[in-house]
Amino acid sequence: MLAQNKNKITGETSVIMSYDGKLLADIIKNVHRHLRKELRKTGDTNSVWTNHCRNVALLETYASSMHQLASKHWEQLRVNNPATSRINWTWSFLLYYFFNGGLEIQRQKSGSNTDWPKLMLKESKISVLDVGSCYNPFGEFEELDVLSIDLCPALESVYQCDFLQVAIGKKIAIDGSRVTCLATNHFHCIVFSFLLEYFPASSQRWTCCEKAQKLLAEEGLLIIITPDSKAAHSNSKVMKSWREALAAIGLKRIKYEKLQHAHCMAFRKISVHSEITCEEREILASKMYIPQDFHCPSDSETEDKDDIKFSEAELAEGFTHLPMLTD
Ligand SMILES: C[S@@+](CC[C@H](N)C(=O)[O-])C[C@H]1O[C@@H](n2cnc3c(N)ncnc32)[C@H](O)[C@@H]1O
Repeated sequence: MLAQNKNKITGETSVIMSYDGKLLADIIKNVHRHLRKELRKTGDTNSVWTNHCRNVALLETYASSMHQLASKHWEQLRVNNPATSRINWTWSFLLYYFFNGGLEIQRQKSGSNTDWPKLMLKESKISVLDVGSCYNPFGEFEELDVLSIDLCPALESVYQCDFLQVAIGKKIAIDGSRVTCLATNHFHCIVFSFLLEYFPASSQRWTCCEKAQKLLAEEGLLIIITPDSKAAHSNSKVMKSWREALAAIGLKRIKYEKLQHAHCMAFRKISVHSEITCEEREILASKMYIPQDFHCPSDSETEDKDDIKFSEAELAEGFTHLPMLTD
């Protein structure tokens, strides 16, 4: 499946992805590309998204490709090198924050006299909403009580739900395999792992963040993981822009770490923010940009030609050379 290739000079091991792996990665890349192209063509975010959601065959192919890529090509590498894993990073930060003093440190740091309500953990589990879960990667952790949702789940343990469209109310509502309503101020943690880059428009990324803010319990965490194989500073403007936007709705960034192939961030819900105006919303939404928003279509067409080789770590958390932050 994976061919190892050791560089004689640097000693670094790289892996040449099998034809099978390359095909799976291409399927994922092409879906993202297609969405961006459609948006450029029409400029109509809603109709592009509606058409996309109707294309069930495409969504199912994406789901199964993503699942296979993760379980066949990345899993063994995550086990070999846990430090590169976005999944492990999220899990260990949640344990630190909720069980090992992180939350108390943040309360002290906030320096205010606010009497923060104590987060009550249900049966000592952290309630997590994993948005865009695909194959339920957090389901394995016993400390987490995970509700996994996806536009098109790859596994039965993941509920079908379009996070952009789902209603928000007082109680979670589930209809068979679909989540139809999510509850405000409910979750200790919401995870967007490799989710935001899927959307072709920054307004959609912003809608997700605003929804997360409403669904989180006070002092809860929004975890955002975004792929990037470059050095931390190379996309620091993007990360700063996201930080500023989220701070404006009471989501304060308390942790940032650059893993080899991803930016990992934790935002703490510090307040129930007041409503924002339409103008403010537009400005804040534009801050949720990603570099691909500004690429012209021809950039991504040339991208494929040189993406056959992957380093082992790249495959482990594998969106390097996929068109997320790199095309
Ligand atoms: C790149 S995969 C990431 C999977 C997983 N979170 C991970 O870290 O490996 C992005 C996932 O987001 C899902 N997704 C995209 N838009 C969504 C939406 N509006 N609501 C729920 N899930 C969505 C896709 O179906 C896809 O499974």
